[in-house]
Amino acid sequence: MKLKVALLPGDGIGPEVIDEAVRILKTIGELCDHDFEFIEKLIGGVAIRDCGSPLPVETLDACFASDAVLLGAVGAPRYDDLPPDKRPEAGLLTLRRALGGYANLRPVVFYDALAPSSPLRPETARGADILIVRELLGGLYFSEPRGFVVEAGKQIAAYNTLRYETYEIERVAHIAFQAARQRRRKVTSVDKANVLETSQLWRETVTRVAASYPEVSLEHLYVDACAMRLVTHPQRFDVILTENLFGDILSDEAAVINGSLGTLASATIGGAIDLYEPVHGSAPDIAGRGIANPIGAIASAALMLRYTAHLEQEASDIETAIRQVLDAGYATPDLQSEATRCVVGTAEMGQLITEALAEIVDRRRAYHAV
Ligand SMILES: NC(=O)C1=CN([C@@H]2O[C@H](COP(=O)(O)OP(=O)(O)OC[C@H]3O[C@@H](n4cnc5c(N)ncnc54)[C@H](O)[C@@H]3O)[C@@H](O)[C@H]2O)C=CC1
Ligand SMILES: CC(C)CC(=O)C(=O)O
Ligand SMILES: [Mg+2]
Repeated sequence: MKLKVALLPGDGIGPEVIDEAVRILKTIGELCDHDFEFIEKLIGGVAIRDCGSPLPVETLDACFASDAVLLGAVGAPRYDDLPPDKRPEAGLLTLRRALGGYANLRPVVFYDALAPSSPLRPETARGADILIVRELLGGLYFSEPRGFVVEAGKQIAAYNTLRYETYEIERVAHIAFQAARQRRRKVTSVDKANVLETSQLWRETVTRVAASYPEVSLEHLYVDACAMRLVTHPQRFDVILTENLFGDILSDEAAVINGSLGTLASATIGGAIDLYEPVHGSAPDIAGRGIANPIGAIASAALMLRYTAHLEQEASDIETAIRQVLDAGYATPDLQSEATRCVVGTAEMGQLITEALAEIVDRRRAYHAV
């Protein structure tokens, strides 16, 4: 299999975790005879610094010339005072819109080895296996008009628009129901239909789409109640379908099931080019120290093999390797608990997962050879 990947490491811990994802991809490429080609480009704060734009044209061109994009994170405190459309985050939002992927899949799977790292009781967290399907191109992050109201040179107000077109809800709902069909056949659609017109449209539209999937059960939940149940009863969820802002917030909250945002991966599908990125941001508080957890980025690379390259065996081998390394008691500092046998840094964690992966692949080869 030949796969051309545009790498956009970005800011803060982005480059640190992407290095480890690339290490895994190169290893699986060599082990399984796949031809993975990488082209690295700038995005975010580093792109503002070097090119004056958070998303240079050259970066976008490289993405469109690739089969998939693997992104680290964007954002840095020195750019926090820039207007929203000039910030590093604007580069990511523009990229998402340009690539066209509207369904952001964020799997949240509990790792048994992380029970002591989770603030949740083990009996609450154990067995949690959720797929958050977040609408990624609409809602508050993209709707117009937006802006500041300035009077006499002074900002006196600011506004954003929350708008959803029916087709935007329909297409992401289909992705959620199709995913649920392959899982435990339950969709929880999350909205705020007791207050917002957009949520009323969301609810009506999702209910209509659900009629095409009679084998999947549908429930509706208000976002505030969902936020609470996500940490009191995470096992009750299968697929959570929700709009852009709610999905952004709920997925960070779901990270506490495993104890760290560093473990969560994402895949954005439905557009011209698929985009893969860990759920976390650039984590300026730990950047440059070699301690960031690379599991979210490595698991994002696994999702890329699953969804874009259709290499299911390779994707699940990477996921098994992650689980084995955690089971063996290794943890980056964010996951450290009394059960940790050895605290490791970013590169060491990447190396351990790579070694576990090589063993898994070798073992299967030996099994099939006899
Ligand atoms: N997709 C993206 O590029 C995103 C970018 N951001 C940007 O990142 C910057 C920092 O935002 P924050 O709110 O601090 O969110 P963040 O996700 O960067 O960090 C939140 C907390 O989680 C920890 N954390 C995150 N990833 C980790 C990892 N891999 N290993 C260990 N610990 C990890 C951080 O140290 C921090 O304490 C901002 O500029 C923000 O706009 C935030 C979220 C997503
Ligand atoms: C533009 C990003 C900073 C939004 C975000 O937090 C995310 O997509 O998870
Ligand atoms: Mg977020």
